[in-house]
Amino acid sequence: MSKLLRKPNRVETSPGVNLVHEVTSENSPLEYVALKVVDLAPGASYRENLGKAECCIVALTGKINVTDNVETFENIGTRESVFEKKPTDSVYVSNDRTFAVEAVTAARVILCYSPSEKQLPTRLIKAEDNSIEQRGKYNNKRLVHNILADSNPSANSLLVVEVFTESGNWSSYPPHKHDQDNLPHESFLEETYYHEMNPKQGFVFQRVYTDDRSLDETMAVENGDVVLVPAGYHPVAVPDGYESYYLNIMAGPTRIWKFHNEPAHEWILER
Ligand SMILES: O=C[C@H](O)[C@@H](O)[C@H](O)CC(=O)O
Repeated sequence: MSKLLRKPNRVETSPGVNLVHEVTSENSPLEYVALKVVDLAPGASYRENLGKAECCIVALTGKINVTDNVETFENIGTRESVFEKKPTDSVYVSNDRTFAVEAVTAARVILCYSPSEKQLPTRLIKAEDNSIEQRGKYNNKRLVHNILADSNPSANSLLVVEVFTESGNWSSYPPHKHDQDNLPHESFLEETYYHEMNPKQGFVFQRVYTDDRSLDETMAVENGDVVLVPAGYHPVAVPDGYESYYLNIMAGPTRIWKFHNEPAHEWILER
């Protein structure tokens, strides 16, 4: 199995708190992006003290209360399934702060981390503040919810976006990359994909590859899997009959999303 593909590994870390994924610089090739996917039973709480990292707490499903012991946001979250395709609520917590997430209902959250030195205010990122895009045409149409885009100054290095791709379509396509710290032409952003499928037994194909093919991994990605993108192009293909969801976390030395399309496939955009 590719080293870039992470299967869910559910571990109960405290009563009602199950850690499903944990990606860190210690267990991955990533230095900027880290994540946790956590399932919370009603009434269960997850607490964390942040060092020099910022965190975007995304209420993937269910309702949660979030506090940093100064601000408290109650009953956040908008959906029971990501495939309701409506934006959800998130909370941004900056470096050197403590936060707690308490489940009001059964909930799944993704904790998105990246480096942060300059402490910023804790913020609720309301569902209605997500900017929504219908991106692509022909068979590369997808729906994009920008949760924490580079145009939102709330964070120091973190970018968070979720993408819905219908049956028979491609996304992150034509293939693009952002693995060179070469602005204004391209930014260097590591990336992770947290995937869900509808129906759940589905899979997508995702390829992660570099121009010189020193990295070239093609994976069958299933419901709940995480894919790491340390570098390279990273297109996703969705089989007929299934819907794909993924949430992307990106971070690097500069908080700008400036990608570079693979020249061989850029003609796709000219149709
Ligand atoms: O670089 C960003 C990620 O690859 C996705 O968010 C991608 O841009 C989504 C898409 O355009 O299909």
